[in-house]
Amino acid sequence: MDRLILKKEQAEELIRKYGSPLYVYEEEVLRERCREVRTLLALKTYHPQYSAKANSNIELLKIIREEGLDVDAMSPGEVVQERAAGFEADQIMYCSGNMSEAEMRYAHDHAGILILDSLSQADRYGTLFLGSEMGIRVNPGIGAGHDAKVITGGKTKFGVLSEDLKEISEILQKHSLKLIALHEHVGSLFLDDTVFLEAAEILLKLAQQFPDVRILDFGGGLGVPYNGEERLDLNRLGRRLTDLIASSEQKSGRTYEIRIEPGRYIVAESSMLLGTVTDIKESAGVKYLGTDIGFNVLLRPVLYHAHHRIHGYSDSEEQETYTVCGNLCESGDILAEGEQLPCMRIGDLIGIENAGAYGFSMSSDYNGRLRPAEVLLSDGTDRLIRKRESMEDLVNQI
Ligand SMILES: Cc1ncc(COP(=O)(O)O)c(C=O)c1O
Ligand SMILES: N[C@@H](CCCC[NH3+])C(=O)O
Repeated sequence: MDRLILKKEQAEELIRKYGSPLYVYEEEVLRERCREVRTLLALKTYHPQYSAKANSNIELLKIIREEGLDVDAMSPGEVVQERAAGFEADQIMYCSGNMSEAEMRYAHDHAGILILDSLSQADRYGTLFLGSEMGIRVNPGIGAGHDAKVITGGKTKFGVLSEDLKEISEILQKHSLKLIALHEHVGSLFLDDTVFLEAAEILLKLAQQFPDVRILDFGGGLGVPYNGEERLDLNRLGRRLTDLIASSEQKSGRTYEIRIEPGRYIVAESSMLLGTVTDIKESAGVKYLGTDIGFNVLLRPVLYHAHHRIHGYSDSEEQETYTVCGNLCESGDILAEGEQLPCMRIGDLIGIENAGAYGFSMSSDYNGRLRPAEVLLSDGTDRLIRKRESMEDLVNQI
């Protein structure tokens, strides 16, 4: 199964049972994506990890762990979720930015290797943990991604540019730190691997300047098609990356533990988000399909103008063009404009494809709208993997 597509009867049954809106995940798709990433490189030293920022539901994390992937973490909160899913500290690579001293201490005590995002962080880390091993996030100067907001290489707040990395030697010496890992991440969602591979080459070259480096992490960003684009060619990516690594290792006589950290690729396609049509109206020539999916439930369309395919679960044979919107107090609360759907009635359901990555994980209770529930489908059975937020949750402030 390429991605989860629910049939009308299935969607209606799930909404009857669990309420609306609802994130629904399919275990088979999730496991399949994990296996693809697990076998991307045929190197003994290959060590893929899942980037839990895409979705940190603990039941999904357990499946990902069973499939043999490690994880990265971006905050103490993610470490707690990952530990709850059974990951050991040394299976968690901690990679964040703008860390406070307290956060560094937390990561040092509860996670595996820590990737520092600036020279100043490396200096403070050295003061706290003299003689430790650590990694640095390199900004390769080039980036890729589906929107400027998620391109992280180049002129962005992330990492240390190669030319500035020279200064690290003094910091390493001052605190007897051992730089064992170089990390990079060009950005999120590429379907063409050119920039990712160019950046990998940059990191492989850079590593030669640092004799203690034994881990190279090329980051995530592996994309999935949202609107019928051609799939990322994983076999080609695997082959080309393997060639780059082999040629660098041959030249330098050094071997590295190789890591990547995809998030979206693993979870996006395993999920559909279901919602309900709550109103329909025409205003100034526009037909608005009002739903209970505000941007507190799915933020990506509003934040990045991202388009997710929408299914209208209707019995009508007729088509209509809608602006599909949510129930929040902002004019920008729009899921899609000019969307061709079968004629919908109030109470009909809609289903949004590829909702598994950066869907629930970016949700909120803005306007007092509750975060949705999450359900997992496994071998034809369904089970709740996160209960819907409640009114009690909204008022329990202290
Ligand atoms: C440092 C880092 N690693 C990994 C990821 C995962 O990216 P993606 O979900 O596109 O694979 C991100 C998010 O863009 C990130 O910031
Ligand atoms: N949240 C982004 C991608 C990840 C950004 C994290 N570096 C999206 O939905 O596309």
